[in-house]
Amino acid sequence: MANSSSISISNIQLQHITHISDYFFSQGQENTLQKYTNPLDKNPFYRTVPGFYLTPADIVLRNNIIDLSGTFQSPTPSLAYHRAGPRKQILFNPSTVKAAIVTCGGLCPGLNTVIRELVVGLWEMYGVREIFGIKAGYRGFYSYDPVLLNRKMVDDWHKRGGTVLETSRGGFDLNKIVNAIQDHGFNQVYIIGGDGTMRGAVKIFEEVKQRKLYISVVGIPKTVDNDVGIIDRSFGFQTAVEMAQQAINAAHVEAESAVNGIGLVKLMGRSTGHIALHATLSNRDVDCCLIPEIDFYLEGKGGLLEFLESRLKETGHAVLVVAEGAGQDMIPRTESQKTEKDESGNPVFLDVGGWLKSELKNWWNRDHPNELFTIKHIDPTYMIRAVPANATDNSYCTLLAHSAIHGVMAGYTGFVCGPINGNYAYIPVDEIAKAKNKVDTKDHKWSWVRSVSNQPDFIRS
Ligand SMILES: Nc1ncnc2c1ncn2[C@@H]1O[C@H](COP(=O)(O)OP(=O)(O)O)[C@@H](O)[C@H]1O
Ligand SMILES: O=P(O)(O)OC[C@H]1O[C@](O)(COP(=O)(O)O)[C@@H](O)[C@@H]1O
Ligand SMILES: [Mg+2]
Repeated sequence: MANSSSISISNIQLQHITHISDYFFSQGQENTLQKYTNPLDKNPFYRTVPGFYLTPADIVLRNNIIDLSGTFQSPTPSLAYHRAGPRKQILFNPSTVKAAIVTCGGLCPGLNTVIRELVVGLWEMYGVREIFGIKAGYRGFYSYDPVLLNRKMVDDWHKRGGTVLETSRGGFDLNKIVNAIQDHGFNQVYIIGGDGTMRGAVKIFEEVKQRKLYISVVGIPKTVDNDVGIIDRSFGFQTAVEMAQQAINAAHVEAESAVNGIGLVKLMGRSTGHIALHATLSNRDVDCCLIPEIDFYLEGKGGLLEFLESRLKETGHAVLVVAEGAGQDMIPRTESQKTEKDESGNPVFLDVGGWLKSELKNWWNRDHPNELFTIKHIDPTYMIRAVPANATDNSYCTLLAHSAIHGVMAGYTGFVCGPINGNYAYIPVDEIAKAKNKVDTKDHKWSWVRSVSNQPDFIRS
């Protein structure tokens, strides 16, 4: 066993986040940027006791699971990130801040809460008064007039689903966007979106740096699919999992109430099965959960049909949950369907629920032509994401928004904020844009699913 009586911090790799002063001056030029005392010092609601303000020495470790035996080394044992939170000295004079907030990509519960808390946080913590909403995603920078927001206007936005600012896919034109940011005089840009949006945010940040602009660009990771890596989870995900319960419960009732009844629920999850997996784990009535990370097959030993046959024989009914991205390779498609993309370049999927329903019907008619059989396909699609955030997600959105504001006011840029092992941190945006969060089918959670459902592992023997 390794000698572990004390912990060495010498091998910690701290992930650098850019400060505007890092690129604003040419080499050799003196840093003349003025700093201001954080107005929270004079805010009656805050007690700026020692330790209230964070410094660059406050860090969050990515990996908090350590194998002292040295047998199983984690791939990233020593990565660390700056902790999110208020800084004593800030770079932006609140009276000269002109902030822009934009939401991009698909909907997700909590978008309006993040917008609300960005406005309220900037307004109340820092006294900022020029806060603008950009309509309809990235294209809105150059296609629509920004909308002036204020504290009163956003008061009940956290109770509404969707995004009051509106969103869209596609429309990313780097030059037009950065030109518009400059023309409007925005010096803080808050970008709320998923993996695609973050790839765009990297480009905006790089262009702003290239042009040496006094502008901070921050990303707030959003995705109902929970497919953004590094952070613990994305906001709205828990709400979506909760909403999915209604569909699974209905499928169970329908299946139970029929002779040889199957309830089939298709849930969102473009290339990851997190929603399906968590909805399955929390429900317990699911007999089989199909996700994009596991290839499944229908016929033969260990296949889905054999499994369903035995479930129907044993209990008379079965509940199937399928993530929309599962089984895509098995669904017959035309040449044009093979390459179809949405406006953002995401692959367009065929309906795995409809396909599975018809495959299961054909199988039953073929193998049990004289026996009753019912299959009910429930596809709640947008119902799980077009709702307001639940209480946990609402609090999470608030912390995210406030974390973003503190980092931006301090002059950091090109970062996103998010919880890592429960602690809020600043993560370089290019790192987030590259990090995918897939379901790890080798970890305990997937074994748990299989032990709850008894489903096959779909490994052909
Ligand atoms: N590689 C990329 N470079 C620049 N912009 C991108 C890139 N990928 C996606 N975008 C833009 O980001 C926005 C949202 O992307 P999308 O994939 O639809 O949603 P999400 O951000 O939720 O994943 C769209 O306006 C899209 O054009
Ligand atoms: O809103 P659209 O364009 O119909 O797309 C639906 C897709 O959006 C999602 O809800 C979320 O995707 P994003 O995180 O990329 O926005 C996926 O689960 C789903 O495949
Ligand atoms: Mg996406």
